[in-house]
Amino acid sequence: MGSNSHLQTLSNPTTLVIFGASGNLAQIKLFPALYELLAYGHLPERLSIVAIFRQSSAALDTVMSQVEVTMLRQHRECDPAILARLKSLIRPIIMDSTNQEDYYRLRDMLDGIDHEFSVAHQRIFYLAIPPSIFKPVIACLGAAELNKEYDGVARRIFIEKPFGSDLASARDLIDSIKTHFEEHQIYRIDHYLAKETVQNILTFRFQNPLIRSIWNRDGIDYIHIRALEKIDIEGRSDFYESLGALRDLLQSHLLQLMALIMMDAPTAMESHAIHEQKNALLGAIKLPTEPIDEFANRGQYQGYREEVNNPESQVETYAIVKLGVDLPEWHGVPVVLETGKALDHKDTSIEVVFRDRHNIDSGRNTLTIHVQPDEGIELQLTAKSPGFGYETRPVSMNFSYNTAFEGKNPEAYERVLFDAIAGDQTLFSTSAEVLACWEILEPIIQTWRNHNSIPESYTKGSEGPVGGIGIRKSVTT
Ligand SMILES: NC(=O)C1=CN([C@@H]2O[C@H](COP(=O)(O)OP(=O)(O)OC[C@H]3O[C@@H](n4cnc5c(N)ncnc54)[C@H](OP(=O)(O)O)[C@@H]3O)[C@@H](O)[C@H]2O)C=CC1
Ligand SMILES: O=C1O[C@H](COP(=O)(O)O)[C@@H](O)[C@H](O)[C@H]1O
Repeated sequence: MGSNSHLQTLSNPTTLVIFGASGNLAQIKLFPALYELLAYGHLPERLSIVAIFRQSSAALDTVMSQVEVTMLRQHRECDPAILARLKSLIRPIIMDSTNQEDYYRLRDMLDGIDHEFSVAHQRIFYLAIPPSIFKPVIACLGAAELNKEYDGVARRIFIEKPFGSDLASARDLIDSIKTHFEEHQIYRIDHYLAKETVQNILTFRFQNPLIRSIWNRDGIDYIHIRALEKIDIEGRSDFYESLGALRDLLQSHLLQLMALIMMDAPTAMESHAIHEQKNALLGAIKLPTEPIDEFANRGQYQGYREEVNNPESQVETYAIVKLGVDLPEWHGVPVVLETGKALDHKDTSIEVVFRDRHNIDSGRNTLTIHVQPDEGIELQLTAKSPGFGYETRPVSMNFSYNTAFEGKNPEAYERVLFDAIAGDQTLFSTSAEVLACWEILEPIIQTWRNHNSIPESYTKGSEGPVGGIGIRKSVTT
């Protein structure tokens, strides 16, 4: 994690190949991120973006107008001149990503770009496509020798989550990628790791002596990590029907946050050392020994079945799991992971509730890392209310990114793409981490699958199913 690396301009001539350029991710995250990187001068001078479409090349115009709409909706500036510059870097190609023959056309196009600039470009293959076609796409890239690195010019493959849909399929995917790409070429994306507030977790924990001294079972009572969304599945029916909330978000993003919050200090703030400690922590996460219903719950918002046109759907749009860590420093500290769609508010945060070791029962001290929105860290303390009496009440001490730092925080996907070009694997998941995450949740996945468990229904815009609220409350008492 190089200091101020985000201020650099990358110089490697690069061709970024986006599979799934017409998809939701490309429109709402990737192209807006490229726009920002371009606007702030962080892209290499020699950059080409190859956008792969299944259908008409007119799709590029549609995507560009969608990017504009998305950015304006997010209250971000969208300068038509920069958008036009971005568009000028994009070369659309229509191909069937599962048809081998089409990859020879793609290869010719990429070679053509190298000839045009008289320099071999590093190539980044970004799979913004449904997980069901990861394997055939990777195999086709391999068969067309688009994986081969010559003269130290990089070939990298970027794979979106979810990486598999259970332990067996994740193993299978890892094995099939390994037959075509080497570990240094593989980047498994977990965009939560690239969020500024998440990157700060290790600094916050290990470079503040006060925090470091209380960050263990003696100081901490319980931890609640949540990614609550107001949005519903936004038309992503096929995608969501094949996964559900546990696999979409909890298996990846939330377990990664848990690892960062509880892992031991790395020997150095560099990729290998950080991954080593994260992996050790993930390996120590254990499910409680109680029946699964007592520590895991799932729900489905009302109207979901109509939306996905499947009256029988048992896919969850909400999931909550209580876990523990089998390490002496964390013994007895429950951790609740919770995520859901169509809830009453958006809140991605990590709440750390401190132990009242002296049983003075004067109110809780809670530290909340606000991942989004309103990025920052808040400490809840007890204070005396001003006046002649001795009443007390909870107050907050706040650190807000908006006021503490000048300039804008790079969005997660800006960081992902920046690191893609720079070739920095720190903020990506390793295969061991991915497998450890699936292994933790496998008993829940099996039970929900084998027992045909029906998700509890909840109203859109509510705080989730009653069973979930019960699990949340079980750690607070
Ligand atoms: N959307 C999001 O917020 C996030 C998504 N992701 C991940 O990104 C990936 C893509 O998600 P998302 O963009 O939402 O999905 P979409 O369904 O919106 O888009 C998928 C893209 O893949 C193309 N595609 C679909 N099926 C095929 C096929 N059989 N052969 C070739 N191309 C195909 C689509 O083309 P066409 O338009 O022609 O159908 C489209 O361009 C997933 O792995 C998802 O988990 C990760 C984080 C956030
Ligand atoms: O990975 C995913 O993340 C988004 C939420 O991302 P955020 O950065 O806005 O928190 C989620 O909506 C989507 O279902 C999931 O695939």
